[in-house]
Amino acid sequence: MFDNDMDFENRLVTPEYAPQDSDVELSLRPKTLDEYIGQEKVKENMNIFIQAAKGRGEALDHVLLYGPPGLGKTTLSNIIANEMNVNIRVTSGPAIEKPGDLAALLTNLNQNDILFIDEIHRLSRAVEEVLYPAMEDYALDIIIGKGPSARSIRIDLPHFTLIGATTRAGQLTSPLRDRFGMLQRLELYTVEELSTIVKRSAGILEIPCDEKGAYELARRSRGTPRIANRLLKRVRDFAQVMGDGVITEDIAAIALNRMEIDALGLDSIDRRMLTAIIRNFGGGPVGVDTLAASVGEEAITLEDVYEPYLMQLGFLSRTPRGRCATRLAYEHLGLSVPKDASLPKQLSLEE
Ligand SMILES: Nc1ncnc2c1ncn2[C@@H]1O[C@H](COP(=O)(O)OP(=O)(O)OP(=O)(O)O)[C@@H](O)[C@H]1O
Ligand SMILES: [Mg+2]
Repeated sequence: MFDNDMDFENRLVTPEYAPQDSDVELSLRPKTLDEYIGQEKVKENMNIFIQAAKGRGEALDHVLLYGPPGLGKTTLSNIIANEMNVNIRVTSGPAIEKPGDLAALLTNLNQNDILFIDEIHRLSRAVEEVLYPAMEDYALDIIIGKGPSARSIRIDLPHFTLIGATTRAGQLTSPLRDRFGMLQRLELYTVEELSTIVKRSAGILEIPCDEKGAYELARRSRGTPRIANRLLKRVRDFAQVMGDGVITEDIAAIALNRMEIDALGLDSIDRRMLTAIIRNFGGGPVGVDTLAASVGEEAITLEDVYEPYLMQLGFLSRTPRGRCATRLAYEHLGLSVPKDASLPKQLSLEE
């Protein structure tokens, strides 16, 4: 049922295993750095750190991986564990409710093991404080007793590696961020990289897919491998029913149009968002909360999920006064461009 013992362990320690992490999903996960496509800079750095730590027989320094959802943070963490030849325990910020939960996880690690905390920006303050000495000195400070007789004892921990993953590095407190030795930002993938990922996944799932079909899927996957894999599975159904089972450029285009995913991968929410900026707010600037209310999504979802890709396309700019639709967005939506529409430059505002 499980590929190997490690997957089995992951499941045991992860109460609500994310629905996308089905067995199929696990089979698509690359297991080594070589198989991990794209993210060349991150890969190069990680490779050096891994070789160095292994050479010294030490635990890898703590790593923070950040970037939009679905870019392979979980996958990369498993690869790091695999390349380091150590066990990985998987958990998430909201799952660690009390300091005691974290203490239990930490005391059960072996030397050089990895603790992976997804959504690490959602750790509670009390839990975070236990993490500081654990990361810095490999120690737990535990208070025993109450009132005047209370005393603190220190428990030594094995040297371990914390890998934190987050979509919002900006929301991490600085004491926590500063305790990571490496901060690695994952970027949206290029169409070429996604196309390679689609072909790799198609091979594993035994879905016939030609070169142009893979490219068409890649082009509409918003720079995100998780989306590419999901679209591949949906388009397979269309290829089976409407064609001879092979995913070609035509089949991919027809299927994705039916799913309301346009030629650049924008879906109905992206279009609603851009149209709202243009129609309701004169092209912007409009604050993200106002915009979120007008499209019926949460501001945090717009920021994490929708905006990175729209900004990469140059359709949206973030200015100190709010979001603006650029000239390219008007053109893509087939709307006439006002004379003062902002140019597609990214006045991105660091949050
Ligand atoms: N570099 C890559 N090469 C090949 N496939 C990849 C790569 N990165 C991710 N994938 C595929 O995309 C899927 C999603 O990746 P993963 O679950 O690691 O994303 P994530 O960044 O952890 O997302 P989230 O932030 O939402 O947890 C994986 O199942 C894997 O098949
Ligand atoms: Mg993940």
